[in-house]
Amino acid sequence: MAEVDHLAAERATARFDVEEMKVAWAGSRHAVHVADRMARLVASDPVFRKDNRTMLSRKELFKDTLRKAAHAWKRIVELRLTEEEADLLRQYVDQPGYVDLHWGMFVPAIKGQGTEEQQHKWLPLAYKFQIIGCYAQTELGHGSNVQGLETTATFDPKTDEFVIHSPTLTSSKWWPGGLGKASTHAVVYARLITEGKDYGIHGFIVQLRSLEDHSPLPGVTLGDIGGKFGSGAYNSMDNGVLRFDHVRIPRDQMLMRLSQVTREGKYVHSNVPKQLLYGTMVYVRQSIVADASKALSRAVCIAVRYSAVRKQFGSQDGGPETQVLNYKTQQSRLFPLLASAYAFRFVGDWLNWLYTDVTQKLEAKDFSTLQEAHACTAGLKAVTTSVTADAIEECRKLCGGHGYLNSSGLPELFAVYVPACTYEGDNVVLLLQVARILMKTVSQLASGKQPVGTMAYMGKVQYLMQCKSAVSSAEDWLNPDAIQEAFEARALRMAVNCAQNISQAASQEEGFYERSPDLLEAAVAHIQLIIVTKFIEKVHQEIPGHGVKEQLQALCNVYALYILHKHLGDFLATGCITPRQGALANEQLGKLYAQVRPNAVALVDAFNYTDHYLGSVLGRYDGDVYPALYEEAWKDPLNETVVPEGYHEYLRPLIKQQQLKLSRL
Ligand SMILES: CCCCCCCCCCCCCCCCCCCCCCC/C=C/C(=O)SCCNC(=O)CCNC(=O)[C@H](O)C(C)(C)COP(=O)(O)OP(=O)(O)OC[C@H]1O[C@@H](n2cnc3c(N)ncnc32)[C@H](O)[C@@H]1OP(=O)(O)O
Ligand SMILES: Cc1cc2nc3c(=O)[nH]c(=O)nc-3n(C[C@H](O)[C@H](O)[C@H](O)COP(=O)(O)OP(=O)(O)OC[C@H]3O[C@@H](n4cnc5c(N)ncnc54)[C@H](O)[C@@H]3O)c2cc1C
Repeated sequence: MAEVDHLAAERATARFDVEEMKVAWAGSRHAVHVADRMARLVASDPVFRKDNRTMLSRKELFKDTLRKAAHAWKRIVELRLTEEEADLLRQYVDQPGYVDLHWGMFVPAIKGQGTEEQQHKWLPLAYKFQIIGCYAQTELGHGSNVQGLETTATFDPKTDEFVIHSPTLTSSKWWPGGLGKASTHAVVYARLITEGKDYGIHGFIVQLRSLEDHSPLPGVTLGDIGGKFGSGAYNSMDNGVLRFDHVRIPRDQMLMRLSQVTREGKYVHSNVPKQLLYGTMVYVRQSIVADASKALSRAVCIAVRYSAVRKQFGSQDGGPETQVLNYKTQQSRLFPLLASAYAFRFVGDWLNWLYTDVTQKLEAKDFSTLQEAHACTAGLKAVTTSVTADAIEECRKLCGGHGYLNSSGLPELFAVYVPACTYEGDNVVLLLQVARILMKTVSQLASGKQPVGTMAYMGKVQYLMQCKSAVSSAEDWLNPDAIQEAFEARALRMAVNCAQNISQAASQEEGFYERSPDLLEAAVAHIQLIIVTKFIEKVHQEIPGHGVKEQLQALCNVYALYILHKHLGDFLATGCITPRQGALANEQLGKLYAQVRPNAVALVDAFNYTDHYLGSVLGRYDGDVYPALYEEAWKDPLNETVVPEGYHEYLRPLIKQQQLKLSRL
């Protein structure tokens, strides 16, 4: 803990119990305790140091990642950590690497798509790191369009093997994390061909490298795809390229839970939806929503603390200047992001519950909630990652010039985070999936089919298409029912408008194509409704701790009214509210910001992040920013010598030449 707390005065103004807010944020007292222990374990271990990361070369950074992963594994085994503890430790190490894909995609793919026999064979090897796996789906030519992948897996009945082959340049696997240098195995997605027929995309376990000396196996060409955006950041990951030249694998390395190929080469599809092949992506998408709240809360924590420390203008009679956090503009940019961090946290918890529920139903062969799981994971992944990426950049700007320094932590956080808008499904492609499901639901309304789950509100179509908001004062916007109704009416009317426009096109497909920009907006409106609804539901629960519920209530209102203000055009165009009601929402928003202001620093303290995890001189817990900034600058390799390298070659001759010219004048 800090010796001098420069933020003590801020902490003293909080009107709630921060320790209890930590519990609300983490989900339980147990979760706070475990996260705290793991964060401190990582922060106190010199191997996990990361303050020099942006100064390492790519090779050094990659080796550092291997070192950290090996050390983390050693500690996990020594301390006999549980899976929950091990995963938290992985998160606090905070360096993307092959282990993320090994645990996050390779293992889940085998669990979800492998038979019991296959799981028995492969999972123990993976659990003990006797093999390292990655998820090789995307190719040079196709990522979003999974059905367009070109790699082939042709069954050879003579030898009872599949022949894995990359027939074209564009069929080269391209992007899989951990593939470039670390993995020994991959789940490879390829077109299954047997008896001369193409049965589409299936998963296969393929060994890539020798378990003795790590050299590529015969017929396998592979490497890293090269440096990526930003310094440090995602460059710790070995995203790879992979080509197969008629590589043979035994038939039983096809993942056969969903469909099988018999010894004779007959293709048999189990009686399950073929979309279960996409199950690993659905799993990761829900975990990405939880990650969004983590990344966003980190950026917001840095920006709030620094804004409380930073002072500019406003000095009267030689007194102190104004903390930039007191500027209304700073508040109106920052507090919605603070509220969004909490909103994403709670919707992430709910999504995790939904995912678990759907998984249990699938085990019991109940596929009725598959579409709901797909729509919610795809849509929430898209909205939360897009908002978070933009928000991290906004937090950088909120920190002024110092936000641009690597030591602020924000440039690397942005660079490491921004690909989340693309990986695990490009956000636009995912939102169009949501839109497709919305259109299907609207078209079924006429037949009287009652929508369920997060679409249930559409069942109130008669009412929501004509209702008028009853809000007549700014305070009326504090009523959750008023907010809920406005968001439901906006989402439904946007979806119905799209459906009506599409129905006028020559075909459904053409209409969908022509109207896709509007459909994106309708999908976003639907997802924002889900986030608002889940926040309101959270606040309705019993929440212990002095003032905690009140703060969450205020943040919930900030989130909802900020979205309403930002998307006012939607609410007005669909006639859900009047311009006057829109102005009242904005008025209420200003009042809410004033309510949040004295609690702001304590609200980010509740995230319970160590200085190590934050990795920012601006976001330090003690607020002692300036000495830290000053000290950090001297650590730059450029400051290792007073006179820079290159002086004698380039600077001195230049200066001397000019001096000579001058002396001749
Ligand atoms: C430090 C060391 C410590 C050691 C630590 C030890 C830890 C121990 C424990 C740890 C445990 C946990 C660890 C977790 C870690 C997690 C970390 C993860 C890190 C993630 C990094 C990210 C890396 C990135 C990976 C990738 O990007 S993988 C590739 C992703 N690719 C995509 O997402 C492609 C996107 N495209 C698609 O999904 C599809 O092609 C499409 C959906 C766009 C279209 O598909 P298709 O053409 O087939 O379908 P249609 O549009 O025609 O639709 C047909 C119908 O199918 C429905 N549908 C579509 N998709 C789905 C679905 N997924 N589910 C259900 N239904 C689906 C449509 O709705 C259509 O339905 P209809 O016919 O009724 O209309
Ligand atoms: C850091 C990183 C890590 C990754 N890790 C892995 C991994 O481990 N394993 C793996 O298999 N893959 C991985 N990927 C690949 C990733 O999943 C794909 O890049 C992603 O799914 C997007 O596909 P794409 O690259 O084909 O984009 P494209 O689909 O080519 O997108 C290009 C543009 O076209 C637009 N577009 C595409 N289709 C449509 C449409 N139907 N309608 C409207 N617009 C459209 C998109 O919105 C986008 O603007 C990773 C990618 C990155 C960046």
